[in-house]
Amino acid sequence: MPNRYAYLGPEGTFTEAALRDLRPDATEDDRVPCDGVAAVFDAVRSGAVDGGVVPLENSVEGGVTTTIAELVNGEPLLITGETAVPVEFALFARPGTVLEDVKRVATHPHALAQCRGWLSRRLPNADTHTVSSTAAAARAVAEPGAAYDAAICAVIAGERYGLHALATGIGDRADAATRFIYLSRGGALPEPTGADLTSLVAFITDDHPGALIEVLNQFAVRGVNLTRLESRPTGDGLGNYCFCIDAEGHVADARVGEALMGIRRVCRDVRFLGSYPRRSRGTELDPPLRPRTTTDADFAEAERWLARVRAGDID
Ligand SMILES: O=C(O)C(=O)Cc1ccccc1
Repeated sequence: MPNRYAYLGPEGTFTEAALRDLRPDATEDDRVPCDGVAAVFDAVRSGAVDGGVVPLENSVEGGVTTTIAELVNGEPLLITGETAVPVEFALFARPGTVLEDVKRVATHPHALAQCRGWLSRRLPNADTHTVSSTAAAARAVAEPGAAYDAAICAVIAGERYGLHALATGIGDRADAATRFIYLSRGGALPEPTGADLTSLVAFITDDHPGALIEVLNQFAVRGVNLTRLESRPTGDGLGNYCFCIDAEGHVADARVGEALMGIRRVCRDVRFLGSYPRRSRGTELDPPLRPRTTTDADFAEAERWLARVRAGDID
């Protein structure tokens, strides 16, 4: 049976573009649109699909709350891939609608946040409504008796639902990009490629001075670069946070594995989210900035040295 992949639907979302990028051989039948981010996680967990794609963070808006909440608190899944997609927003309406007619605009919360400047200049009196995705907004606008006059979505979504463009390139930042992750059930990790990322959630032990520094130090002293650090409430009352961390490297790399062991010792709990090939930014195989003393060979040599010291070998 062919593999099937869930994604934040319906057809025409940026998430679908990310899935096409991550699984270029998948056919339309292999792609399973879901109604929300939580539904993608559930489809992967239940085994209804082999994997799923959800948005994780945007270069302008930051983290996607529902995705992070599922990763932190939901039944565990592994991240086994990632990619980044440029996001360009357009305003689409039913044929015959002109800009002056637009009173109600629907879109995804992240798209709304990234088009606020354009909306306040060109549609200052329009009401805005958030829905589960940009393509869901386009589909809703196309429905008979639609509750909305226009959708902010990708050009491909507007065209897919038979709408026409009132404006294109309406995002406040032309270079906006969103990072998407590929989710799998537990099992084998992807092989190290030399240009990988490792994601985890650190739950600190009690609230005490330096608690976060203790975590960050585990990476710093082993020469592991971090690419994302985000604090999230644990849900257990005000003031309790966990830290979502992306680090360069694979858990199979000595320096990353040792950093994770260090974190395991200084934290109340650690949730390992995965090690996977890095595709969202530079994928150079031998990062030039990695200090020479943190290669796997350096760690192995240090381990041999410690064994000799422990054995009383002082030569
Ligand atoms: O709604 C979509 O099309 C998505 O894939 C989520 C999203 C929304 C806005 C920016 C990037 C991703």
